Amino acid sequence: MVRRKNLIAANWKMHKTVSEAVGFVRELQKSVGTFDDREVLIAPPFTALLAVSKELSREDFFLGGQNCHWEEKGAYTGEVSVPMLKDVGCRYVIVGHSERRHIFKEDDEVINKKVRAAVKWGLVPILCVGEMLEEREAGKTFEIVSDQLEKGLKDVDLLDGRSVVIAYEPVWAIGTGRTATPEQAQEVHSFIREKLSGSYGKDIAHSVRILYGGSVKPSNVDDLMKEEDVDGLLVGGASLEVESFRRIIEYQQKG
Ligand SMILES: O=C(CO)COP(=O)(O)O
Repeated sequence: MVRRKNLIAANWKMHKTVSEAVGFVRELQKSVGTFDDREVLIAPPFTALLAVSKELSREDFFLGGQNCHWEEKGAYTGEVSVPMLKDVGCRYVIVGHSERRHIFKEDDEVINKKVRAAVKWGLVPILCVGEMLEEREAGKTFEIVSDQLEKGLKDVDLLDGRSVVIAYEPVWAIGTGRTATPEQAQEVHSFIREKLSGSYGKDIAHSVRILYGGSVKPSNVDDLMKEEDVDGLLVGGASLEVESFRRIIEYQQKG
């Protein structure tokens, strides 16, 4: 069984120029303490990937793409492939973010192709799942999450549990300031782990990291990270300022 290392990820979405991104990473690497139980991921826009990659000097800091195409290359105007992301130094790629699902109409089939492409060419996909507010209110959270998980991971080899990361991002908590309570996050995270356990066995399920995303801030990070099955965070807005992201990375340890 592989011991899980927590992952604190910055999803910058469509923010930061190259110089802003480089300046941020330079300052962050200097100001954040080193912890042997956690890793940091920066997912800048494509335009800043190479520059950020060159700036990253710490062994506990990693680079990720925010999206990818499922083919290796070809006539796909505007798209970027997994091998291209690897080429600039990425280790991770975010797949199936709710903004991709809703604004860009990505369905589970496309998301699954991206997850499989990432694993095939050696990136770790961060598969995002999560229910909308109406679905939560209708008592359908588990059903939705279960369905997205099953379809997103179809025919994916989880190896020892380190080849994928799952991010639970309730849509109603993204960019709204309304965070899931630690109990709500834990309830869904443990459901996800149970489900993985049923499909892949206990050891693998125990090794998969399950991140929480949705209005994570310095003020709620410690309580979220105390939960048993919360193995890290996917942070949007609060990852755009060095000081708030530093505080989030330096969350208080469990126990
Ligand atoms: O979508 C998110 C991370 O992927 C969450 O965004 P916010 O942290 O801005 O709510």
